Amino acid sequence: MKVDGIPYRSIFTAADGRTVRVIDQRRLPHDFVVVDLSTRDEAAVAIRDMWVRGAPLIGATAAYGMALQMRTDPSDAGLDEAWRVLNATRPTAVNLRWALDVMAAVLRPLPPAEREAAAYARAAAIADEDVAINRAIGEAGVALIEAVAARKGGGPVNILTHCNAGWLATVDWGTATAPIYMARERGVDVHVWVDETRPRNQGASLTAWELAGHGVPHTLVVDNAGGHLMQHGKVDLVIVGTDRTTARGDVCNKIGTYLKALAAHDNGVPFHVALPSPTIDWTVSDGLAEIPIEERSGEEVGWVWGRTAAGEVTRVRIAPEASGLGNPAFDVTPARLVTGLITERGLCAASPEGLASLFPERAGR
Ligand SMILES: CSC[C@H]1O[C@H](OP(=O)(O)O)[C@H](O)[C@@H]1O
Repeated sequence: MKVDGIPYRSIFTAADGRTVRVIDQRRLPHDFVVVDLSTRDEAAVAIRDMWVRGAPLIGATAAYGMALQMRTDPSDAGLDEAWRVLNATRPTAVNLRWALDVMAAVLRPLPPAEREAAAYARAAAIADEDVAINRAIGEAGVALIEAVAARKGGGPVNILTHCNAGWLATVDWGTATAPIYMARERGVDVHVWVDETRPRNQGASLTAWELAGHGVPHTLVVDNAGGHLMQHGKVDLVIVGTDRTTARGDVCNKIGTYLKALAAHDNGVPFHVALPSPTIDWTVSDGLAEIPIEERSGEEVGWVWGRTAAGEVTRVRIAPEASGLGNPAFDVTPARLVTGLITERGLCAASPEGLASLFPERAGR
């Protein structure tokens, strides 16, 4: 996407073709800062500490982290160590393991001397594939938005989204935002309700920033407003992303997504999940029982970051020192609450049959 008119991806290589460059998303929306990752461990820290975040971008960063490893130690031991270190950064987004497995499958059969070049080539391909997948998700999902616009016969299509499943969560386009960007580019009147998404406020600091930069009308709301908006007919569609979706269509996504799905179900609002196929975990079925939910530091709950009136970006404590702080980072929305999945191969039901209809080569393996 463009930032001040300049095209960007969220991750790319520098002119040397080896240094990896990422947008430090902790600094947004106040400062746009691109940082260099020069080692495997720097890539690992960037994922763990959420300089980069979002399932597809986590996968792409891990792939480049493996390539950075191959620069310094392309041995089998080095490959195994990189897989272990990078896979340990965050537990929930399945794209991380998927990308590392893709890289290992390419690299392991090669002699060490050939691994660096092959690693960068495959990491670049993962990034390019992500962009193509998300563009296709946009093309599949925009039809949903256009259908609502036609039915309404006027006024904006009001879409609620949670967290950031935008171009910053992927290499480009985003998943949940791809249909929105495409609708905007096709002249469809859209408006987005942006959940701030506590505790790290990916909605307030990332989605709102993205949409503003792309000229998409939007309104930032607190996480707890979504149900009220739906009760009053102010939401036509909910579109969210996912970090891991099971073979039967259970959707793991940022904490609070399940509550939006409940409100949508109660109010008859379609609840759609933008789902790139690398985010499908074909090895699990019961999301509640089988998906590991990341528990992040309570510091993220007890403190908030912002910019003071004097312009200083700092954090302030919002909870008593004596309070316990809990921070589960994701929840699981059962397939029964999901109206449909938007994939790069089209729309399908959140069911084994739905996924098998689009991905017959994967289902049931
Ligand atoms: C397109 S995946 C985006 C997904 O990732 C976010 O989690 P995090 O910011 O902690 O990496 C959130 O669940 C988004 O829906």
